[in-house]
Amino acid sequence: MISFQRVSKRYAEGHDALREVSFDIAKDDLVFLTGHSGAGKSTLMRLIMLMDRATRGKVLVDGVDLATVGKRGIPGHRRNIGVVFQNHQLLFDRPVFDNVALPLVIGGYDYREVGRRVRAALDKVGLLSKERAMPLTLSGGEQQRVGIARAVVCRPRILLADEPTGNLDPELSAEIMRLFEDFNQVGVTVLIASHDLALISRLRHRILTLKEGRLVNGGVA
Ligand SMILES: Nc1ncnc2c1ncn2[C@@H]1O[C@H](COP(=O)(O)OP(=O)(O)OP(=O)(O)O)[C@@H](O)[C@H]1O
Repeated sequence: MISFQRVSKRYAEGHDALREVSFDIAKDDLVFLTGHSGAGKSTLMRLIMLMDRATRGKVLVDGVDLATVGKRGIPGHRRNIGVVFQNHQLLFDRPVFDNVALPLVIGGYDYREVGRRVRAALDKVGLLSKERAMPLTLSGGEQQRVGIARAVVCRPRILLADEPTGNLDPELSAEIMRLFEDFNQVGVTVLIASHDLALISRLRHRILTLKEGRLVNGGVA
């Protein structure tokens, strides 16, 4: 589903954020991405989302070489990818429902379909009773689940999460990871960047480790 073939990324001022990175993630995989701060985790995810382009090498998503996707193809590409951030990036002046509905409203869905899909997504993350709540009245773990509901509301085939448990205690972090496992069970490809080695090594999924832009573990030999 996601394939990196000797991918390098050099930023304009000459810093090599990724060096010759190669790996394959299959459709039914849940994979963790780890490494020190600045190792290149966010850069790798940005390339998958086409927020940035590789300097060398090939990135393929669902068989499509992203170098062949032009500017106009980017929104269509991103519709297949749900993204979860550490700091949720919620709209704090809007209730939970509106936050989750946002991608559908932007996508031009009619209001009945929006309602149906938002409730289905909130149900999956266990927040159906909170649709009218304001984000600030929710706990950190609940806010993160709103972020996950928003990421899955368009039914993406790929879910990317950048430090999704960064602000949460161990118990809530484990709960959030279980949610990602649930989505993976129903066929969503999941890639999670995390510093939390203690947590991710317990979960027995493949771990890709970056060190100074190089993949040092979990990739292709
Ligand atoms: N837009 C940019 N322009 C120039 N350099 C960048 C840019 N984005 C990231 N970098 C650099 O590339 C390297 C990799 O950054 P990246 O954010 O991918 O690391 P990371 O592993 O996600 O780190 P963290 O865990 O701290 O988020 C860092 O040295 C960073 O300073």
